[in-house]
Amino acid sequence: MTDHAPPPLDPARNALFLDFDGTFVDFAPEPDAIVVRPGGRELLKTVARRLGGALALVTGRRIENLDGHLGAVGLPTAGLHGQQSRMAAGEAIELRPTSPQMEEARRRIADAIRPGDPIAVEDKGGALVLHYRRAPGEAPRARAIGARAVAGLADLHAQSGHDIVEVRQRGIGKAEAVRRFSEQPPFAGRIPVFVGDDTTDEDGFRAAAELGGFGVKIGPGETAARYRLADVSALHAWLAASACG
Ligand SMILES: O=P(O)(O)OC[C@H]1O[C@H](O[C@H]2O[C@H](CO)[C@@H](O)[C@H](O)[C@H]2O)[C@H](O)[C@@H](O)[C@@H]1O
Repeated sequence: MTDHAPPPLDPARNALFLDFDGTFVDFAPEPDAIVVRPGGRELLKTVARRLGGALALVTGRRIENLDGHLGAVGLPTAGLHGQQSRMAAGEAIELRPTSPQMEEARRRIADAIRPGDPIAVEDKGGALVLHYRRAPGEAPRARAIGARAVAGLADLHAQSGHDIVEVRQRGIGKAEAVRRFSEQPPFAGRIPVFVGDDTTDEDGFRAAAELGGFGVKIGPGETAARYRLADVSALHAWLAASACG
């Protein structure tokens, strides 16, 4: 891994896998308070066209939630870190089944976090997120609650991210999402580039490298990505350069 900026995308050869929060949009105090930058939706559509359609969003959000923020962009998307997927706007969303153990984790979290708690709970159905962006001092408690929520539940694990602890299902991740898309047109035969900022994106970086491509990490921190961009603004500038080149 270096701190070098990535080369511009090669429209004839690359496929792009793009994370959302902290990568394409800046963080906000709450999940639905994020703002898509002016021109952001058009930029996505332009880059997707340049790549012959080989641009997928790979996010921890539900696809329905992402659609609410991106409107009619309608790109191929993996949601819930790969538990959901869809190739194009309007197509049915495929959902891999959620372990029944998620219900027990939900009960444990509800026992630990009561209304008014500084830690907020985001229930995404297939995953549960403990948010402490508004109360950074609660990070250790959020990690402890996450660990207790999955204790003894073999199908689940708790993973820390940017001001969150997420209770997720094992065997589902961004690497699988990259591999699945890469088997199908228009992604098949293209060199994958995965761009992301958080712990769950590390799987995506590794999968892209295994398939002959590379990762681009947004922001600081140890990473398996080969390249780095400083922040969301730098990502938008790189996408714009790739779209025009
Ligand atoms: O895979 P991503 O698209 O990066 O999604 C990861 C998580 O993103 C969201 O949380 C993050 O963004 C919030 C809004 O800016 C912020 O408040 C939070 O601190 C961040 O961690 C989303 O709410 C989660 O469900 C996603 O898993």
